[in-house]
Amino acid sequence: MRRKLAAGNWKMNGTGAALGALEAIAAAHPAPSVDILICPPATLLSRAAHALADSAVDLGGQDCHAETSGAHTGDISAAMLADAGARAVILGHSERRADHAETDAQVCAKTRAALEAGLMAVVCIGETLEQREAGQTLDVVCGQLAASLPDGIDGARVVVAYEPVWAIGTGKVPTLEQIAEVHDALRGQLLGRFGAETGSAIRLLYGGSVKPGNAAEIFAVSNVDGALVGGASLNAADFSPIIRALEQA
Ligand SMILES: O=C[C@H](O)COP(=O)(O)O
Repeated sequence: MRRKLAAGNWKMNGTGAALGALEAIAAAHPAPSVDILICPPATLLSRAAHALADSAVDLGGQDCHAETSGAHTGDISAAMLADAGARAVILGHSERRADHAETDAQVCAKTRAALEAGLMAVVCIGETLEQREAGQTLDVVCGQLAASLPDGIDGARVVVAYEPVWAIGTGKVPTLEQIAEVHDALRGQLLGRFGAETGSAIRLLYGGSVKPGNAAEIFAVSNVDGALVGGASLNAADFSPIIRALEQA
């Protein structure tokens, strides 16, 4: 049985003053029945880990380098994230694929590095609006999934986040049928490639304009094991109701 996961991606938001929001989220959920993961900027990880040491909230990074160390100015290795207190890392987010031209092969290498460092990998995939309108959604996301995940993975430490690019930060959300179509296809592909045990252990998150007002209906969709939340994860007033909706799903 997959444990549900409410994950927050703070993107490039938050300085030390934002630690209060993290503490408020943790305080509101002392014993959650779902997993809670928040991925603040890397600059906050150590302080956040200290502040949330006794809480049920796990911390994650938003990217890592595929190498363990070396001459890669500005980059952060998976082991460094773990050392700073991260338990997970988001990889292949569409903003990194767009802003840094990250390819599926690079995401795959990063995923391998994250798993080797003991982190949980949250691997993001999703189609653009043009691809959806051209009827290419399943081809695109299944292709990204195939090329972004390495072989031989531990399904319990891999999460896949389906995030339609056109739904991120826009207030637009696919229909529940569209979400179900993609998630069912992803589950089928995971089962086919990795077998029943691993393929059914990998959690599938939906991401893209998840808010308190739409979370419950999204969490009722087949093969949706939680959400990767951007803007609404930045404060307890928005993220707590989403966590509670997931607990009740
Ligand atoms: O990683 C999170 C997603 O990009 C969703 O962001 P959003 O909830 O602000 O639309």
